[in-house]
Amino acid sequence: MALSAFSHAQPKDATGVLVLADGTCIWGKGFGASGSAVGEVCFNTAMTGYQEVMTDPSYDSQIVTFTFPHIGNVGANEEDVESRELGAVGLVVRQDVTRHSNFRARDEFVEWCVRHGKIGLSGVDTRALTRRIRIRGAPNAVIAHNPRGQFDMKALKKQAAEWSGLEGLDLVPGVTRDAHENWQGGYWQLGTGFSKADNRKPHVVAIDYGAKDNIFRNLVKAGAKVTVVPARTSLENILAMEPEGVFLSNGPGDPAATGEYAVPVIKGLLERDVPLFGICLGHQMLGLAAGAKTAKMFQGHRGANHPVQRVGGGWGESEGLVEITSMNHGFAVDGETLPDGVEQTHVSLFDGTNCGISIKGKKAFGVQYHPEASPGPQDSFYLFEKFVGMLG
Ligand SMILES: NC(=O)CC[C@H](N)C(=O)O
Repeated sequence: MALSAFSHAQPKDATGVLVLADGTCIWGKGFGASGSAVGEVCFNTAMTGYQEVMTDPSYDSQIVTFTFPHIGNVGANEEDVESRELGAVGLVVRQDVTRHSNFRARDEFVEWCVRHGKIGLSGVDTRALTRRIRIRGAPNAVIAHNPRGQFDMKALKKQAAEWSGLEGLDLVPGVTRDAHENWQGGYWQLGTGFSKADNRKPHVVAIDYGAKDNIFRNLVKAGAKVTVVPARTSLENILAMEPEGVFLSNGPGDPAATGEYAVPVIKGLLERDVPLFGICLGHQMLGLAAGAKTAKMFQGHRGANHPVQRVGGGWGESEGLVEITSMNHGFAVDGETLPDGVEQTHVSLFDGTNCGISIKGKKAFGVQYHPEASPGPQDSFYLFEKFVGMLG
């Protein structure tokens, strides 16, 4: 099928469609799971990591447009997932999904999408869609796939137009785990796979707001014993575990909506001088707990090469240094609203958005990016070492 135009008329061989809230229809070839799903359409510019993106719970209620065309080339396996069943609800790609050519592949990506309920749409002019999102912001939409090419367009348009959108939405209850877990997995290495976490010290309690598994592996790699707890665990229960530090995970949705129950706990931890490290949603809610405000961005950051500069927080000689980071966020801590006790430590070099804070006089800091996934040469693993190093 030719690259789709953004049109209302269904091409005769179309088996998939993305219906935007304003009624625009982007036709293509459906793949993966059949059915439909509603979400916000974003784009991700990373050249690797499609399986990680699709299983990152922070992408809940999002439909990811991949700007990189070769999706599927490393296949799929059971090791490169960030969660078992969660993540983005759908994906939009330009080319038909490539057959795999990688020694670690256990499955074709299309088959994996079928098994994991991910709805795909290929044959889309992803450049045009990305440009539209850049200029007009991320639209709400429904992605639909029917191998027989039959769609109830009226119903799909209605669903897209009526969805409330991500702002004000607390998505954490649907993605957090239900029970405590003594985290066992260490770092992955070629030949040996995941290492086993021994009973290390210090003890970190990690609050799961929709965490990616690799963050916990990195805490283990940095030397911590990790206990993961559900998002609504009370302050008393967290303190009863006698943590030397508490980690605040990434997660989906609006931090202001999630903060209603999470922020009082984080405030309590701050008051008791428990060391804290927050990533993404965790960072945003640490900001809220410290008195800053968060806001939805017109243009989110999603990709694996976002330059972030160290601007404060006592970096010494490395102040000014730029880290190349992985990111996935559509909300941010508003750098203009930081109260006196909060220092800005990192900013995006794309648009000046706040990307890191540290609470003065406390062992508490957060970053907006994914240090566990940031590529070299200046990778960001040092943040896990910094956190674990300040405990005990
Ligand atoms: N990666 C994340 O944790 C994302 C945080 C938040 N849901 C946002 O979109 O900004």
